[in-house]
Amino acid sequence: MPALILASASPRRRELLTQIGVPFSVLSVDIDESVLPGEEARAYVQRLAHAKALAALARSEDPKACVLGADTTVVLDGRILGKPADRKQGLEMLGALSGREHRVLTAIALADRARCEVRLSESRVCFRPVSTVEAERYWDSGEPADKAGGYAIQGLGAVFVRELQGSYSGVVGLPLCETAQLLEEFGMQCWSDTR
Ligand SMILES: Cc1cn([C@H]2C[C@H](O)[C@@H](COP(=O)(O)OP(=O)(O)OP(=O)(O)O)O2)c(=O)[nH]c1=O
Repeated sequence: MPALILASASPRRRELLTQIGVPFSVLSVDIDESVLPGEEARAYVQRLAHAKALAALARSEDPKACVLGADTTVVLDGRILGKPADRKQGLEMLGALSGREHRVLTAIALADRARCEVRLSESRVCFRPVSTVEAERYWDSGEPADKAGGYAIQGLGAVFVRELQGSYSGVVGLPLCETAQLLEEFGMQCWSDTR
């Protein structure tokens, strides 16, 4: 079986990949996450997942390495909401998401020396109205700062989520159904080593 490397600094992604019982190591990479002029959200997350996987593959010395990269973004009215830069932006994001439906896109890319395959998971999340006071209290919890769209469905932010259509693990940062399928395509089986 090829050695799987997760190209991510995200503890959420580590936990999710651990959940499906595949052995892996971690090699985080720092890439430029700027949106290109006129770039559409789906193209953006797929490009970044691809870039993360290839950057880690280039750093790995294992010729048989298989690298998994992922990127998550929140999309509201076609607008890409990444991680909030500061409190002001975090509160603006929550205000914009309040009482409305948005999309969460997570792209995954799996690459070895011969090929790179990308998959996209798209979910719809509906927020109940969030008051300014609640948004401020939520920001002060520290949770939103490093999350796309400024919230975490797996944390305190769950109280805002009225409805989810799609992949819960995808919203958290790593869509496990698509990930497992892609791993199988590359000859890796989930939970094969856990019995
Ligand atoms: C919407 C949402 C996002 N997020 C997180 C997932 C991602 O970690 C983060 C989006 O940022 P990303 O740039 O996708 O990932 P990252 O910088 O955290 O990690 P790396 O690039 O090293 O893999 O937002 C949640 O944890 N919960 C949520 O509900």
